[in-house]
Amino acid sequence: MGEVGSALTSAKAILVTGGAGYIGAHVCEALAAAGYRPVTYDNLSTGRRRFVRWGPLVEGDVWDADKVRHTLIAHDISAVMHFAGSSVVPESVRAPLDYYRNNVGGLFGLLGGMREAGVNRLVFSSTCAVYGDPGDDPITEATPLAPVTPYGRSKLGCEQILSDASAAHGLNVIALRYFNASGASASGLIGEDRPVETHLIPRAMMALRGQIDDFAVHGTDYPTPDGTAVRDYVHVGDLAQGHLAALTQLLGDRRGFFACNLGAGRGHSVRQVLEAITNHSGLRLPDAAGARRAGDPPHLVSDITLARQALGFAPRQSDLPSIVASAWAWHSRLSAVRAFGGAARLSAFRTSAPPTWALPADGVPARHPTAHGPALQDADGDHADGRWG
Ligand SMILES: NC(=O)c1ccc[n+]([C@@H]2O[C@H](COP(=O)([O-])OP(=O)(O)OC[C@H]3O[C@@H](n4cnc5c(N)ncnc54)[C@H](O)[C@@H]3O)[C@@H](O)[C@H]2O)c1
Ligand SMILES: O=c1ccn([C@@H]2O[C@H](COP(=O)(O)OP(=O)(O)O[C@H]3O[C@H](CO)[C@H](O)[C@H](O)[C@H]3O)[C@@H](O)[C@H]2O)c(=O)[nH]1
Repeated sequence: MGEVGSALTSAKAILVTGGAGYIGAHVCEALAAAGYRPVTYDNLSTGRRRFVRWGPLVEGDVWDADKVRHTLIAHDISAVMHFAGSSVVPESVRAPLDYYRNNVGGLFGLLGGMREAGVNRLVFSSTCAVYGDPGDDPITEATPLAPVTPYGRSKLGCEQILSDASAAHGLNVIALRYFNASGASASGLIGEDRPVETHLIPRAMMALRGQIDDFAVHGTDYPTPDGTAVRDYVHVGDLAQGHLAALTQLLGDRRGFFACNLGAGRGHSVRQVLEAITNHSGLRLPDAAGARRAGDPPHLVSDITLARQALGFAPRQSDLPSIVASAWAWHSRLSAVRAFGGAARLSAFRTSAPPTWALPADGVPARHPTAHGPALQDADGDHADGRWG
């Protein structure tokens, strides 16, 4: 972190929409470790201000094309990683228009700003939900795209828009279809901490700590070996490395639209996850069988052959014990911090230095060369050759 000040002027800047969220923040941490300068663009609807630690935060909506354009130019951005969006499957069933608006409408705003600013490289957060409920595992990229929820359909719509924009306008895109992101950073600084938590692992850990009292296993009558739904849990740190590999390709010679799975390549049932949590913590949840949740397929497990071949993707931390151990460590810190009287005290558990940069109100670093005027070209021609057709 001591290097951050000097890196401000030399490192390639990457716009991370949704960088205050769970996956986006982990990718920002990995970007900084790899020598990039992550610039978070986030409306903080589900993200956390304190998760933005490895570069500046610009508060804004991705629908706001003018603000996106201004941010891209002001920060001399080389590529965009687009995490911002709404991603809770059952919520999308209840409020589909909100999901189309934020995910598809948000993408239009982002693309409008990128086109105006001449930035043409994008890593897109897609999802295994684009495959719907295919029945057979493992899921390859040749599995038919047949989403069964508004969330999945909104993400597939985004992929199709990006593919068309790539063919017509020279936009270069890698869409990464994640399976179930899980676990937390070894730094102890970031992990799952949404205002309303719906995901299995954090909810089970919150229930064990007495922080929620409505935990249930959603469905025990699925056609799976133990009757509970099977998912492919992939460590968020492995996902972050997959994003770095995708970015490297886009900054190199990767052109056009490319989509691939990112998962662990193996599945675990809800009961197996709960058992792993018990093995790690020594604590067991009371049996709480509940009804199926709207929109949940019985089993989703990835084939990651294409990601291995195309991106060199190699999950290293995505075994269930490692995922559970890192998530448990994170929730232990979070609980202790809250017991001490406020999440702001998370810095007490910091394992590395706080951010060394400071920004004026508009989020533009004053000493940045492009801070006070448009810069559609730079020394290495990033924006010059980034112009859309
Ligand atoms: N968590 C998973 O298992 C998973 C799986 C597959 C795909 N994804 C996708 O990955 C991305 C990130 O997921 P996450 O789990 O980190 O979610 P998250 O809710 O933790 O993060 C999303 C971030 O985007 C921000 N945001 C939302 N709408 C915005 C808008 N209109 N403008 C600006 N910022 C906005 C939020 O404030 C938040 O910081 C999402 O696009 C999601 O669909 C997640
Ligand atoms: O309290 C809970 C929470 C979840 N579950 C079950 O645990 C499994 C995993 O659920 P999560 O909510 O953790 O994850 P999802 O599989 O629903 O969602 C993940 O995959 C989706 C695609 O299918 C989206 O991409 C989404 O963003 C991503 O988190 C599901 O069978 C769910 O019903 C429970 O039994 N109890």
